[in-house]
Amino acid sequence: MSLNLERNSKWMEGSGPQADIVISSRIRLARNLKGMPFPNLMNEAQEVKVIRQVGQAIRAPGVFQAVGELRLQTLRELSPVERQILVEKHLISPDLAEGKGEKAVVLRDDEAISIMVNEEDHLRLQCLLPALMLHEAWRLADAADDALENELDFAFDQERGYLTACPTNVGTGLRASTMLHLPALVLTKQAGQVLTALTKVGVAVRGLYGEGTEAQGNIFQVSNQITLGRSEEEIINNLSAVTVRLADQEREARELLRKQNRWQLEDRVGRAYGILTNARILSSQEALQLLSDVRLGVEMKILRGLDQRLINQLMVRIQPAYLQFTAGKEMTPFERDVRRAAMVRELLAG
Ligand SMILES: Nc1ncnc2c1ncn2[C@@H]1O[C@H](COP(=O)(O)OP(=O)(O)OP(=O)(O)O)[C@@H](O)[C@H]1O
Repeated sequence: MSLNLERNSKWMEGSGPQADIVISSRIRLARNLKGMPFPNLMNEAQEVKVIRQVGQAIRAPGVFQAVGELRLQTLRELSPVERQILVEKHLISPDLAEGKGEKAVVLRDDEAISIMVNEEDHLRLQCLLPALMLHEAWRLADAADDALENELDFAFDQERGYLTACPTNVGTGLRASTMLHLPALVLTKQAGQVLTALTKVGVAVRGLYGEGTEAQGNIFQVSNQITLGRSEEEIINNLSAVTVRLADQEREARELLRKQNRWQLEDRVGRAYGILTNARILSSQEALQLLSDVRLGVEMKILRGLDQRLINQLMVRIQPAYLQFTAGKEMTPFERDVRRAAMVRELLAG
């Protein structure tokens, strides 16, 4: 398969419901093959067998009819930088990229569907769309899942539902998640309280790259904790409602800032834009924070002539692996900081 790592993923489009706050929506289904140990207990031959079976299944005509062409790429054939780009584009988890053993990823051309093979479960089927489109992502995931289930024998128990490596995923095996930009809640110091309250009602709050990662650039991922005892529709409706409520709270905080701290707000946005368009050295941490301020300016119509699509693209392009890949060589952190600044200047000017 020829991977086009520089392609923009579907989720980066920056348009759709609640796109002023919700960056992307993800549905993932955990599935395992019957009669095969879970990935943490598999030997190499079994890992290869799972990859081969998935590779065959995605070529079935029924799968093509349901969701279009899917292609499989083994991670062994990718360099560490190429794997890392898949993480930076949110197509695979850091665990899959760094994990030992035989692993693979299946991608659709627009990268709205990706399947991690031999991560925590044999298959982690993910659909990633822009803005708040959990229902659309679910329809796509469901179609892919049904078509694959015609080709593969998934481990399923009448009472418990889909069987998964970690008991927290048993049942539907479904995690619905949204990635939100919440700078005003952070600036007004409400984020901690608002997000902690969510964890008490079964919503997990995670950082930019999922489990175990930190929120950077005021971006948070929220997802359902519970997968058992509720239907897929219930889980998705609940997470959609939580996301809309969070987006409303963020909008209220933005309006408060506009009313009470208008000049400070406009100054912050203007300074961020000024630095991004003039800096000669930029760390990824600083770039993400400044991009958050610029994004806020765009979303609040303080800055005109820029759009969220470009900011989403920049968020990926400033990452270390992506920078090195486009430079065609390995770089020291300082070289990356210089290249990052040049790339940001060029894209914002364009
Ligand atoms: N709404 C989203 N938009 C973009 N990327 C997302 C979104 N939700 C999750 N991701 C990405 O998916 C990957 C996995 O995330 P995470 O670890 O939270 O989920 P998971 O693997 O389904 O969870 P778990 O292993 O706990 O069951 C990460 O790279 C993360 O950035």
